[in-house]
Amino acid sequence: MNVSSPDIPVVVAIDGPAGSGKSSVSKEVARRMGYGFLDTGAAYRALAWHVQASGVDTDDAASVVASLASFDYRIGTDPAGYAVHVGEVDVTTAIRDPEISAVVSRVARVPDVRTHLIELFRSSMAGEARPGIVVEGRDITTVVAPDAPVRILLTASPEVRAARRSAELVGSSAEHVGDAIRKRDEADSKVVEFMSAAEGVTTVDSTELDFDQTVDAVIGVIRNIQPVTD
Ligand SMILES: Nc1ncnc2c1ncn2[C@@H]1O[C@H](COP(=O)(O)OP(=O)(O)OP(=O)(O)O)[C@@H](O)[C@H]1O
Ligand SMILES: Nc1ccn([C@@H]2O[C@H](COP(=O)(O)O)[C@@H](O)[C@H]2O)c(=O)n1
Repeated sequence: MNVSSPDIPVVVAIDGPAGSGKSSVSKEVARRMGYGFLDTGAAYRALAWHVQASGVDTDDAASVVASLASFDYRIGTDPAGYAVHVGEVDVTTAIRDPEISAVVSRVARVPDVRTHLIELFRSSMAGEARPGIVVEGRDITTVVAPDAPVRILLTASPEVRAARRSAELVGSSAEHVGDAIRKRDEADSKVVEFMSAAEGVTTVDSTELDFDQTVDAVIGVIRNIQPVTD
């Protein structure tokens, strides 16, 4: 049993820069703990996809905001059944395309977009039926869920992040990927702070850790703050 109220899911908030392992580590932590998993970056990516698919310029903030009216976004919180839909289209793979990564910061910097999506995130968190939910992004520890009992900044060195990401992408050098990651972090940092831990946020640096060690480190932080009592 968890020490917090059984009716309110425990929120584990995880932020970090691009490629720091937020999605993969959070999903595995959620799976092992029997918690839900919410990837908030997927919403910004799906909106960027929707904006482009609608023929709207991602730099045109007013048109991006207008396109929220037709943004029929769905994502579940089952870590074993991760899928992202816009209307009837399964965009799970399409939103990971480097072309979307290159433009997503343009829609994410629009204040009305953030307000709209943060409402969606909070409603998903409140509706979670499992005993907890791992929510990952850039502003979860500071804006979306600043009162979460567990708040973690997941980091790794820029070189390690670039190497891990380029290993996933066929035909992309670590140098090219590193450059794209750096540009995205630079753009995103103008809107939200995620390069250093806010007060009360625990840093987990995975630079010297493999995937399982990182998952264990995150679960260790959760257990330390939310001890299992039976
Ligand atoms: N500690 C680790 N050791 C080795 N590989 C890792 C580790 N953590 C994550 N990875 C790998 O690094 C890659 C990037 O991880 P992931 O996509 O989860 O990062 P992210 O922070 O969600 O990225 P983005 O912000 O770009 O969406 C994946 O291939 C993942 O399996
Ligand atoms: N809480 C968040 C999460 C994401 N973003 C923006 O979305 C982009 C994609 O996020 P990934 O986690 O999938 O890399 C990210 O580059 C940000 O522009 C955000 O603003 N806030």
